[in-house]
Amino acid sequence: MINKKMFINGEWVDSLSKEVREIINPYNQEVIAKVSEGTAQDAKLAILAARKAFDNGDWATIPAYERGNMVNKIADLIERDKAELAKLESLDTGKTLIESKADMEDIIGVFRYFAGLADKDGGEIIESPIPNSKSRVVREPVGVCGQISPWNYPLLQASWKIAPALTAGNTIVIKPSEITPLTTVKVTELIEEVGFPKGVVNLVLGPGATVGNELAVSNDVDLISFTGGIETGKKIMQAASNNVKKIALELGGKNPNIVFADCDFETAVDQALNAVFFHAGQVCSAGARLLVEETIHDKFVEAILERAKRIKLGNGFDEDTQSGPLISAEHRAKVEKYIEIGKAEGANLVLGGKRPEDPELQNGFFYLPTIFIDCKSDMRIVQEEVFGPVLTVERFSSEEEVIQLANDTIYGLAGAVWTNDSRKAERVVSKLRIGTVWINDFHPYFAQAPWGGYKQSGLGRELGKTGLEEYTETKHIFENIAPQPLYWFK
Ligand SMILES: NC(=O)c1ccc[n+]([C@@H]2O[C@H](COP(=O)([O-])OP(=O)(O)OC[C@H]3O[C@@H](n4cnc5c(N)ncnc54)[C@H](O)[C@@H]3O)[C@@H](O)[C@H]2O)c1
Ligand SMILES: C[N+](C)(C)CC=O
Repeated sequence: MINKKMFINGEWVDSLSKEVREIINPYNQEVIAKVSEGTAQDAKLAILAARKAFDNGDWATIPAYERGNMVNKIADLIERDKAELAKLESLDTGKTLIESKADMEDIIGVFRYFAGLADKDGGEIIESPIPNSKSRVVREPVGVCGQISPWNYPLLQASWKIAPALTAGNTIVIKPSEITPLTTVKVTELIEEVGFPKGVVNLVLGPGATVGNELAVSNDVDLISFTGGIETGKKIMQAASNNVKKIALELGGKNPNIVFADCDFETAVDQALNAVFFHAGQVCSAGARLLVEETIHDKFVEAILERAKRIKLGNGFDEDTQSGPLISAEHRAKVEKYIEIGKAEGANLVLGGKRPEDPELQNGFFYLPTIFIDCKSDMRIVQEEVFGPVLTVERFSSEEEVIQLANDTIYGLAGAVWTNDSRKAERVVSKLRIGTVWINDFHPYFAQAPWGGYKQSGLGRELGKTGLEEYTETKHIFENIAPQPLYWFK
């Protein structure tokens, strides 16, 4: 049995309450670990440690090049232990081992990318309009950063926060999802092995409403970075207003996948399946909303159905498994509620809509790939994020119509356009109010390009140069090189 604690001020500690939480494998509900269940009081201690470590300047003021080297060493250790990390991630989330292995490669890339940026911004000289003056702009770390991550890509989403925050010279308190903490704990062990100064990196475990809320509300936290659901994001915004801390929010999506009749049919079908059913649809950028041009609609739906019904659910550690379970009983109940909503709204259920009957899957939180056709834009099943293996299909007849439909949700995270007409693609892409748009592809993301949402999908960006800038304050330094009295007040 794995037993893990929290990391506060350079020490591994139990929760002040001494409570522990059992971590469950969603494939079979077996207990895989016991971890400390933190409290708001534990979060306060972690914030205090991060505050002291920031204010004493040991980390923020070392040469940026050396900070980059330390962040790069985290990547080296993840590389060394990536097999163990991938296994932990699959045990914790139920995702296939091949997915977890790919996540680990992405995570290594994220640490290396930000490490490489550490010493690349030397500030900017401004051409001052005032005679006899010098003007320059420098970027400085924000301070203490609270970081809250979700359960669907536990370490990947944490790495998007930890790597830029440390590179920029901040101190951090990270809180993973209470149901999937294991890889974040393991990477904190690796960070300890690298040898960061005491208090620079702190890990707290436990529920969002107490531990997470403390990070959002605390006067000693300068920035809160959150990835998770929209309703939690709103609570965090409110809590953060307490001391007007900086906020970065990566929230949900209801992402349109737009298929024009002149697409490469076979590729578009194949990727439409991947867009929505990958990781059982538990992906913020899942292509859960398929918009197909009228003239190919029936043929396209038939091809999708034919393949979706053959998706092999199972243990993420089995090589022939294509999709694992949902994360929890609560989450499956939420997905099931949406199926009932869709049926009641008149969407036409043509696949799935129930749990699998396979006896081998009865201990896990499995749900069958599900497809609704004849959907209308104003249905809740089309508008709201289900976060499960559920596809809605709508028809369209013109560019104008599909642009209007695709923009017609509160979200704006990601989406795709499938066509062999590049001018058409550009016209449509330019009108989509979406943070990441793929042309003839679905899902790629990498450390070099910013990630984030328009509208209610979030605030700010992670990854790319912008993802580092989010963790900096901008300071303008003006120097008068020939100071004279003004005699304004004689
Ligand atoms: N935009 C992105 O890049 C991105 C990436 C991954 C997941 N997501 C979104 O995350 C959601 C799924 O994740 P989830 O179910 O873990 O989300 P969630 O909002 O329930 O929880 C996310 C984190 O917030 C914490 N939390 C909960 N209540 C809190 C509170 N009141 N104050 C502070 N922290 C609190 C949780 O403990 C967890 O660590 C989906 O909506 C998905 O789209 C977005
Ligand atoms: C951002 N991404 C796609 C890695 C995970 C979203 O849930």
